Amino acid sequence: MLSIKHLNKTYANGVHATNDISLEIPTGLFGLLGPNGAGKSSLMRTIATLQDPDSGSIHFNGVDVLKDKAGLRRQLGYLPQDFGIYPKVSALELLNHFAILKGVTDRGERKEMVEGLLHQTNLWEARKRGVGSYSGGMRQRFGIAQALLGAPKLIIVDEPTAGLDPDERNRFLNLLARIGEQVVVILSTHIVEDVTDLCPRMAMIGKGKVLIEGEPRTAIEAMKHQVWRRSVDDADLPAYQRDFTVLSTRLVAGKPQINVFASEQPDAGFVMVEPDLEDVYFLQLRAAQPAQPAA
Ligand SMILES: Nc1ncnc2c1ncn2[C@@H]1O[C@H](COP(=O)(O)OP(=O)(O)OP(=O)(O)O)[C@@H](O)[C@H]1O
Repeated sequence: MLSIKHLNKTYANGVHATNDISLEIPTGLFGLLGPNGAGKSSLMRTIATLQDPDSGSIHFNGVDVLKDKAGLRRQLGYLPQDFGIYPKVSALELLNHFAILKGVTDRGERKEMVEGLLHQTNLWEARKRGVGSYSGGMRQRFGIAQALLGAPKLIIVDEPTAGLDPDERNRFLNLLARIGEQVVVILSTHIVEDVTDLCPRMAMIGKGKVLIEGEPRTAIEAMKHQVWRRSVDDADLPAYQRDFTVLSTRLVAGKPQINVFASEQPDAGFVMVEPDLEDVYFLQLRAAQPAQPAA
């Protein structure tokens, strides 16, 4: 269990990147969802002991993370947002090298570990190719392989699916879900489906604050019977946006289709729809916005 309490960090430019964040994160895949700039990377870097908070505490499996950074690092696997090492060296050699850096000195143990990870991440066939020649998805899988060296108990992956095609994204997420059966995996993402499809628990963050935490299912359930949908004319869209809580607008066959949050049918043109996690996400983000001044 990872326990984060009242974490605060204000950068020198005045941005309050983590604003009293408290989270309890159990074993399994935990989705940390938020838009760009919400503070996800700041939080990930703080948990990974790469930057200090101004205040607050983090405990993992009995380790006081901010006091005993080495104690956490021994149990940590981290895939940062920009994992910028793509040399000509083969995946096999590079992984072997990282394993030595992680302190796996026994040759036989290292061989078994490296080969096992190459199989697990489906890179065995490509193990002798330079990592620089890999596709985006293969690079991310390599990134996970290096994060898994030394059998970490806490794995942090920061926006790993951005830029992957649907096939690679699925493959990557399935890999994470399997890993998450035994250890704590924190998946930071701005892609709602990443969380919907796989994470038993999640938190949404916006402007450095936790907006909601828990099971995606429960959050979706709480919006039941309150999400309404209709097509509108372009010209009428501003009025709907003014008069209703419009969660999202998408073009369907060239015409805007809106999802509105309301306890009763807003007008006769609306039909009730089953809410999904995207509706939860947009409602939370809206609630986090400062009130718009009346026009
Ligand atoms: N080292 C820094 N110095 C000053 N401001 C920073 C620093 N790092 C991040 N910020 C600011 O803190 C806020 C949170 O950034 P952070 O990178 O943690 O968000 P994020 O949710 O990970 O977004 P992204 O996906 O865009 O990285 C942003 O306003 C960002 O500009």
